[in-house]
Amino acid sequence: MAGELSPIDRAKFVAAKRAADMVEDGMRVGLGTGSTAAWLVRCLGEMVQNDGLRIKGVPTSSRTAELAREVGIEIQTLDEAKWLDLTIDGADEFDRDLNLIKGGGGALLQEKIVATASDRMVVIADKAKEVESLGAFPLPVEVIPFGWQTTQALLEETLVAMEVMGRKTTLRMNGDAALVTDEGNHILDLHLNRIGNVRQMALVLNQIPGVVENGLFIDICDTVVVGYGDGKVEVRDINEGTVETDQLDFVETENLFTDLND
Ligand SMILES: O=C(CO)[C@H](O)[C@H](O)COP(=O)(O)O
Repeated sequence: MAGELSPIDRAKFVAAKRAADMVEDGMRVGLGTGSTAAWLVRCLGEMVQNDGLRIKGVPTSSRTAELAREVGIEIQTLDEAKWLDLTIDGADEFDRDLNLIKGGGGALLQEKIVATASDRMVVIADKAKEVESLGAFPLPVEVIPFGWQTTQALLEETLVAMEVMGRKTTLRMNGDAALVTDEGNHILDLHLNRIGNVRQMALVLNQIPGVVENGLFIDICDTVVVGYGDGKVEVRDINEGTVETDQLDFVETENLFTDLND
């Protein structure tokens, strides 16, 4: 079975596995969206089933809610939980200040609300997501469907005024139709190449009528667990830098991965 696990899957999995160990009995946990977060949900499900872990999970998308139910995690809405101990989620890019681009999976709005309502946000990511400067990954912006083309034109004008390198924006599609998020909105992807002043960009984008939220997570993430293809994990903390480097047992990890994958 060992040959079936690609380095990128192993990197995502070991990051998720290490972050799952940060979850304590009785916690209210925000559950992220995406392929890395799906591994986290499976790991937590295994801990609930086999180790008696009791948690309440607040999913950040309908996809995650479905998976959480499937693996036996008790779920709550954010309004039921009100405040969370911890949110664990993936990211599309992270920089040295642990600022992020998120929304590649189309769930940025709920992800940002849930992460902001948590004592701590932990991001799980493979090493390839680490960048010097945010922006090579297209920045997702969630917009309401009403007048979305006008919102797109305003966004493009704003990018010209801000003198960013890339100014192309594209409507995210789902097959032949515009993608519709869990909140009934569309997503415009901004192909910026490099963002520069990420704080300013995050604030300015949200001033445009029709924009609901953007995928820049600034000063929200506390910790990133970085997974490597050889099973190594690094835990980086916003205040203390790299606080841990560990090598997850290869065979044990591989076995658990294939068990969870069944
Ligand atoms: O922001 C997200 C979803 O909206 C995801 O966390 C992000 O796209 C990373 O996904 P993956 O773990 O599949 O690489």
